[in-house]
Amino acid sequence: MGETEEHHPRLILHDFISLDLCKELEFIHKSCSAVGYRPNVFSTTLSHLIATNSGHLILPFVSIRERLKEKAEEFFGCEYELFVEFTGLISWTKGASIGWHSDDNRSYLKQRDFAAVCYLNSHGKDFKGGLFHFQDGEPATIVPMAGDVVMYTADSRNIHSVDEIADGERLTLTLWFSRDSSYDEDAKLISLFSQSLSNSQDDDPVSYLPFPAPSNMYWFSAEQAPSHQSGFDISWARVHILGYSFCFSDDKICDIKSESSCDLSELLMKPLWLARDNEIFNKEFVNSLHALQVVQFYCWKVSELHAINVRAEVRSVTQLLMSHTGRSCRLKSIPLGDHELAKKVFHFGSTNEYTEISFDWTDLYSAVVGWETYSHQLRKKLFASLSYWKTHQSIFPVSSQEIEGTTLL
Ligand SMILES: O=C(O)CCC(=O)C(=O)O
Ligand SMILES: [Fe+2]
Repeated sequence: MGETEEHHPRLILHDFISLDLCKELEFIHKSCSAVGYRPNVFSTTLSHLIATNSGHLILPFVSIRERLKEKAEEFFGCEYELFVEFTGLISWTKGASIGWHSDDNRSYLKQRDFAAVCYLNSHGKDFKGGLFHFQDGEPATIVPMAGDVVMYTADSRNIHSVDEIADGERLTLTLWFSRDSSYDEDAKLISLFSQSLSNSQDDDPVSYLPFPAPSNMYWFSAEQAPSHQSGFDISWARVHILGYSFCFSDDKICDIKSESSCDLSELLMKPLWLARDNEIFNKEFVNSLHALQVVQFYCWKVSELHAINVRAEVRSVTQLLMSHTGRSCRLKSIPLGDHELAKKVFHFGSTNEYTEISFDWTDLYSAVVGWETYSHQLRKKLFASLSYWKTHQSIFPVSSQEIEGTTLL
């Protein structure tokens, strides 16, 4: 071992995660995250995915979690198996930063032995600021680049900090590992699955529709106080900066007694429609998270949407829009928060790849179809994998041959 490895055990891995996986995890975060534990931070934990009926979205994490755990065991020379204590997607927007600290610096964090921070997007391209620094030893600074990973011991040999984000949204997949099996995240997740899926069946066609968590978990406020007037609902803000608005039917709006932020957020649990420039897309979404997942799927898959052959079903664009008479007159677009604040938080510079994407109603229809197929396939795979996970009390990749075998039995 060299000087740094001995005194400051740490490892940098370049291109450890494929760019395709980075994009898929970005899709999951932008369509499922809740407000995080500190100002200007958003997080998507695996238990949050299960609690919002999106547990199938943990499948894209399974192999990378396993690879990272094996790498940590090998590099840090662990004699015994490690357990994943926490897995989450964490994004930081303008103003977020963290000063010098070690990751086990609280009494309730002592079980954390090793950390793995995986960068899912890149400094300069997706955000400004946000450089990572170690207080001592080499490397002193890490410039986050999509696909790279930094691993380090969670103790005081690796005191580190992250510079304030100046613009954009910096996204990581962050894991902590523990030697203590009582902190095993897998057992907790498997038990959550058992509670939440006990009544569902994998052949139910709508079993993958998301259910929002309590609305205060999606309410962003400048001061991070849920009741504060200046703020926004993050699912509304994320579709809003991409040029969409949410429309609700008149009777639902009348049910809302006052326009206070909390009451408005209740609307997001209700059926809604997506609109752009006075045109309303003729599809009812069950709630805001459902619409948000489809919109984010569009952003993720934009270059492949033409290949989803919906042209035969869709004879004209007007068929995809609501007619200006009848029902659409009873739909109203309502802003669910402070437009300026939403722009300040989620907009990167003047342009980025998402605000630049071209828009087409037929592609949005393809995104609805593509998202349903993607969700349905993951849901089927989840049900097949769960029986293995329950037996072993561990979450691991189950091969398609094993899954095929199960269905044949
Ligand atoms: O995101 C990073 O680069 C590190 C974040 C960090 O230090 C932490 O969450 O404890
Ligand atoms: Fe840290």
